[in-house]
Amino acid sequence: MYSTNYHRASSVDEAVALFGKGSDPKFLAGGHTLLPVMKQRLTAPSDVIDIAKIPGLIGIEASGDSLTIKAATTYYDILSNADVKRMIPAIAHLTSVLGDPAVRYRGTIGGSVATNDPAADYPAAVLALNATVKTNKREIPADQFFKGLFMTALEDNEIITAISFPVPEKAGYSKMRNPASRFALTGVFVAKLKSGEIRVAATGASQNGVMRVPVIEEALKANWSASALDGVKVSDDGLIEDIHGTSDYRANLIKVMAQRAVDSAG
Ligand SMILES: Cc1cc2nc3c(=O)[nH]c(=O)nc-3n(C[C@H](O)[C@H](O)[C@H](O)COP(=O)(O)OP(=O)(O)OC[C@H]3O[C@@H](n4cnc5c(N)ncnc54)[C@H](O)[C@@H]3O)c2cc1C
Repeated sequence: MYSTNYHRASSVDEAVALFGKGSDPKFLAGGHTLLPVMKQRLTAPSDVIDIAKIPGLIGIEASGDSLTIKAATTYYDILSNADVKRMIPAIAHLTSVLGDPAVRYRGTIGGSVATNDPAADYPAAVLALNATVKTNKREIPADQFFKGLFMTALEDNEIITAISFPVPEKAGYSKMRNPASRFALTGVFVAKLKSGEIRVAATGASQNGVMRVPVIEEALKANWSASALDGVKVSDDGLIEDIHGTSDYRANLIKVMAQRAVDSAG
């Protein structure tokens, strides 16, 4: 039997101070990963510090060529935001196919990115769009943030405060979802940045979590079209093999999802 102390923080500074006092503390946002994990007794924090209502962590700011989504903004609020739909419609679409209504009402972008579940949707958008993860300590480029299964560059007592996305020239997302959990069996986010760089990220496919797909990037660089990927073969090396699908199946899904994502991006 164990007990956990609950604290609600009203600012990032207060959250950091409360975290510093706990023996094995955890931040709590939407609770859609942390609470199931606690219920399964896979973690038993001494303290949970609720950051979901901190005003400075909620909201979406559009400025020039970037869209900044604060960390405790829920999926529902992202999905309902006119700037998101106008500036990066692929993020609105990604959010619309994430989980179910209960997950979308409570889950937050910061919680998703901090968790870095290997089948989560947002890490693919963050990596493909070359977004910047902002924390109470620093700014971390996407390429340096995701470190492997459920692993990120976040340090102890470091809170994601916002994710800043550059507005791309084109972007699209397509996923084959697990019909029970809605997590990605494989999801692919394709982006053509305003610099001309093509970046493609796949989730749900690799044993190491979200990954770039250079063979698809190269083909799209030569010709941004779904048909340019017809003859492309994605290697199944390092891809997940489980009861839901073989690694070979996932390699094919990466190509097919990338083709659908390019079609949706226009
Ligand atoms: C039934 C179900 C279906 C789901 N389907 C999908 C799906 O299709 N696609 C998908 O991507 N996800 C899916 N999820 C996961 C969901 O997106 C979670 O909401 C998300 O993984 C965690 O976000 P949260 O706000 O709930 O975080 P919490 O559960 O509150 O926290 C998760 C972890 O992140 C840490 N954390 C939270 N916020 C921050 C922050 N700002 N800074 C630093 N650390 C932080 C916490 O300390 C904790 O360790 C599903 C979940 C459920 C229960």
